[in-house]
Amino acid sequence: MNNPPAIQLSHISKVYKNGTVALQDLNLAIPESQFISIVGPSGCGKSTVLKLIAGLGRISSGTINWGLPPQARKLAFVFQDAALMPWANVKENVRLPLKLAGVSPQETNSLVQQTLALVGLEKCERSYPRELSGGMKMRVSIARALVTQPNILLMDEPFGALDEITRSKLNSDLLNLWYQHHWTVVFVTHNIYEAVYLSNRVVVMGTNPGRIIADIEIAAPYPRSEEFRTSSLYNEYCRQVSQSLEIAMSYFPNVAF
Ligand SMILES: Nc1ncnc2c1ncn2[C@@H]1O[C@H](COP(=O)(O)OP(=O)(O)OP(=O)(O)O)[C@@H](O)[C@H]1O
Repeated sequence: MNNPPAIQLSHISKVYKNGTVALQDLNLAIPESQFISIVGPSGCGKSTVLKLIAGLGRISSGTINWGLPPQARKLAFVFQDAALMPWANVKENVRLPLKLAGVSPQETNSLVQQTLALVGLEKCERSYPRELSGGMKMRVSIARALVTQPNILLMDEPFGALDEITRSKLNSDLLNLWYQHHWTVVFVTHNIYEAVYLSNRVVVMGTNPGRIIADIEIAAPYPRSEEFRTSSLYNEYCRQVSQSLEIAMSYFPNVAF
């Protein structure tokens, strides 16, 4: 994909106040409309990368350059924990970012309806979080991010707590949505199979300090069908990512993945 960079991280280092060097001299160019996944052992700095892109925390050194000017840049963040307001129904949960941004009630209503339909929750708008399955809660969380009409979506292990069947369904649905909207997506996961299925590129990070060990292009066409998941090409990419992860882990054999 030859799109211009949406996000360009150059020589990024991050040292936390307690002296932990989370990232060292990290360089990563993320083209517009690309779906990139970051995998790596626990503690290698994956979330730190996302947070720095989101502007949550100071960069110790290096720069982030953007393809779009600040007024055109719309970022949304999805976390592993759906973090819904338990006292509010689905519609109210999804509406929250628009309410906070002062969007008019009329515009809010139509955006919320459209977004709920996008994630397949139009029939659940009056349900409360306690009445929803884990997968449905995550759909609400994704809807709450999408309702702001972002062009950059940052996702930190969004499906990590879900069972395999739900995860696989959400993977397919997310991919279909991305294929229609072409957001730039930066997706953190521990799951190699998920990363290969979804991504244009899988970036493998190593730890102590966090840095990029491999950057693997997944040169398989979209839309990606279920058949792709059982193809030899898919298996070959999973093998490549797994091998790079083994290299990342071999530096520190006691680090968990
Ligand atoms: N606020 C903080 N203060 C100090 N150290 C931190 C802070 N946040 C993260 N770290 C440290 O920075 C390093 C990178 O953390 P980060 O959460 O980015 O890793 P990760 O790859 O996302 O981990 P995991 O896969 O377990 O979620 C770790 O050593 C972590 O302990």
